[in-house]
Amino acid sequence: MEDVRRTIDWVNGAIEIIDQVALPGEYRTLRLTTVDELIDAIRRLAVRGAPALGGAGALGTALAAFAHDDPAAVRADAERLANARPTAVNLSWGVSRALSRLGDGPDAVLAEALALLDEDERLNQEASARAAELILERCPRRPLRLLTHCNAGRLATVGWGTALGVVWHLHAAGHLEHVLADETRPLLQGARLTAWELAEAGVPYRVLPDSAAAAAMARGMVDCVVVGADRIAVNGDVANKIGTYGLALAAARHGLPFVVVAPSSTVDPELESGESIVIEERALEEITTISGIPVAPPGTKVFNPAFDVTPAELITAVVTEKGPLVP
Ligand SMILES: CSC[C@@H](O)[C@@H](O)C(=O)COP(=O)(O)O
Repeated sequence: MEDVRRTIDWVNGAIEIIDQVALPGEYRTLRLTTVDELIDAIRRLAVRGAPALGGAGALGTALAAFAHDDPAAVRADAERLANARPTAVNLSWGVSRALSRLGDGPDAVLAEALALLDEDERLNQEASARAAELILERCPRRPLRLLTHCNAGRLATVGWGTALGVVWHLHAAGHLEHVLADETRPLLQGARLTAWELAEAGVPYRVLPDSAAAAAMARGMVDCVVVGADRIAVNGDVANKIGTYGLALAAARHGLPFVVVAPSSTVDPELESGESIVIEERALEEITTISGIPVAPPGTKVFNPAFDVTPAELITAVVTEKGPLVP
């Protein structure tokens, strides 16, 4: 790897992130010194992925705690931060966890945020090791061919990754043939970020258009689908990047295991089913233009949800650091 630093961290009194908008063209970090800068970075997806957003929520709350003497002002900043994007539960979870130490002063808020960052890496390693074990049990073929969607790698977490964490474990054990990475329209987290991570790690991969995933399964090119999650309901329904539901339908049609890997902070204990998950809708320009060039007539209306919900019945297992929940 070119650099083993965390996706998001606290460096000399400010937040540093790997700028995910610049990848794969340029590897650079951004230094964020205010909650407004952090909210902007979250909305532009310069920092993204549910577990990384948990880190952002916690560190952003620490920034607010150092910026204001008045606890009400810290809480107001924390609320704006928690609402910067609606779907990944980790963001508001990270904010609440750091805010729970506000009474003990800004240093305590920061200490809680830093503990959350350490835990994130460790729990992702554990969850993905458990998922790798389950996949080895369920899939007889060796070496394995995995298909993944969006980016659930180290860039989507503080460190290590969830679905790509499984890839790191299987690759290290010599059980992996290659990864098929959906490009993940419209913002190409698969082509830009997953492919970049796989290339850095020396894992063989191919990128395919999302629309080719079902055809790859039909041709016998896939042993298992493995993805991350943005919010998991108590009944096992999973919100993840748009296109995940279609992949699960195709996997079911072809009798392939469909495995979701996430730290338990992605489970929303207050959510009985996926029906009430708020799905972020994003700007129409993400669909009507490519790199600023129009690809649809002026005035075109769009449907651009960033996530969908996969019902539990289509999921083989949701695996957290605590083990698989088989719905
Ligand atoms: C380990 S990350 C899992 C999910 O957060 C990931 O698959 C995803 O959907 C991210 O969406 P994004 O819009 O890029 O933040």
